[in-house]
Amino acid sequence: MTVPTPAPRVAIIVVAAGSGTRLGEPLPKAFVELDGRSILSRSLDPVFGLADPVQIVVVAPLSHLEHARDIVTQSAGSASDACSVVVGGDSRQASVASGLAALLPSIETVLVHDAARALAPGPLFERVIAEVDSAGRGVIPGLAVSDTIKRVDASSTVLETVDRSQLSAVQTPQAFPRAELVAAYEVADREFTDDAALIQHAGGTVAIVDGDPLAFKITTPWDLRRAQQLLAEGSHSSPPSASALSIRTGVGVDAHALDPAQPLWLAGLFWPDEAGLAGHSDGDAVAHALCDALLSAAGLGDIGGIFGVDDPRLEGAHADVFVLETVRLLAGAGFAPSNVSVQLVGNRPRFAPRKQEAEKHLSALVGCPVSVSATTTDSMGFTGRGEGVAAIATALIVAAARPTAGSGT
Ligand SMILES: Nc1ccn([C@@H]2O[C@H](COP(=O)(O)OP(=O)(O)OP(=O)(O)O)[C@@H](O)[C@H]2O)c(=O)n1
Ligand SMILES: C[C@](O)(CO)[C@H](O)COP(=O)(O)O
Repeated sequence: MTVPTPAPRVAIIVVAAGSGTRLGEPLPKAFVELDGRSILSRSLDPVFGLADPVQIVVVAPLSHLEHARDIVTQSAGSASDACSVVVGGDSRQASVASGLAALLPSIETVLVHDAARALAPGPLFERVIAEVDSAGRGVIPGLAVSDTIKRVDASSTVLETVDRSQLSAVQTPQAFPRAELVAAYEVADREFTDDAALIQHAGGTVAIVDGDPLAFKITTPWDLRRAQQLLAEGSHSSPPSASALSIRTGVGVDAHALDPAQPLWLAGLFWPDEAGLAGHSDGDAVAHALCDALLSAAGLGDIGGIFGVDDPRLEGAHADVFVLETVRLLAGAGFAPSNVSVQLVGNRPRFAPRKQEAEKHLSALVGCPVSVSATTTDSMGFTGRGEGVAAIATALIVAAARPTAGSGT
């Protein structure tokens, strides 16, 4: 039984087609080396590190299209995210438009990010994605302005001091509902320096969320030195969040009523001389809770939704079938189980004598340590009255490792 990986609903357009005139290097800015790797390669680290599947569109100069493809391939590693490289235009705006034309039909939210902001950290991407979803309008990261800002005329005469409490220095990634961004690009009749300005020009509104000092744009040689210094110090990465590390937890609960007419299968083991459990499959509450915990950790739903509750092919099916398919689905979604813990709640069977056997069996199936414990409810409730058993499971899963892009890209 196969369940397709869901199509991504978020796309990230990484614009890298600029020439980098202000940096003054002999090659386009995105391909300039930054501590052993290209600026483009570094800018893709947080993008490929996101927990949820995303479409990634890199916009590159025609002259460096193949080079950009090599970098993207190396950064993607075994990741299943949809990636493409398209040719940019003469302006940043034209390059973003080129990226927009490559979006998959499933995309609802679009992030536009400057490759030149090569040290922008993963949590910043997660923040704008979360905010655009809840706000239902564009969100852009911004930082308070710390300098005093003067308005000047053409002869450099100061006209006034601008109220800096009303100012924000904005960064990327900037995130927008797809339809709104596409519509804004369709009506844009002049060049703007960022995507939020196009939205406003089209009559939309945009909100600011907290930016990150690390998302500064490498524009001048001084910026490049600052980025190199931060990488050398190892201080460019903020403390990783659980999602940046791509660690997820899940919980699963299952219960089955006693059916003395059935054989008992529990924790993947056959229990002779014990009353069995009712259910469409073999009623193995321990294994079913385990599957639910793994599926919920990966955001893949639950055992009922995936396998159905009345599929004739699964009538009396052994728990191993569900466990193995669950692990396969997780792998397809880019996750590997790290550990699972299950607690059986019920009077019978006496679990302790076969605890190790059950743990060995389930650990081998899942491919990680699975611990199983058992408890009673002191005669209370349906489990206490011996009417059935329940099981509660928690699972920890991690995103499958992606190789780090090597040097020279
Ligand atoms: N025709 C362009 C111009 C810019 N960009 C991208 O837009 C981002 C922000 O632009 P900026 O830093 O100003 O880059 P450049 O235009 O390359 O720099 P400069 O103005 O110094 O030439 C960069 O990631 C750049 O690669 C782009 O994709 N296509
Ligand atoms: C989009 C942007 O990075 C937001 O700060 C910026 O406007 C683009 O860079 P440029 O130097 O203004 O072209």
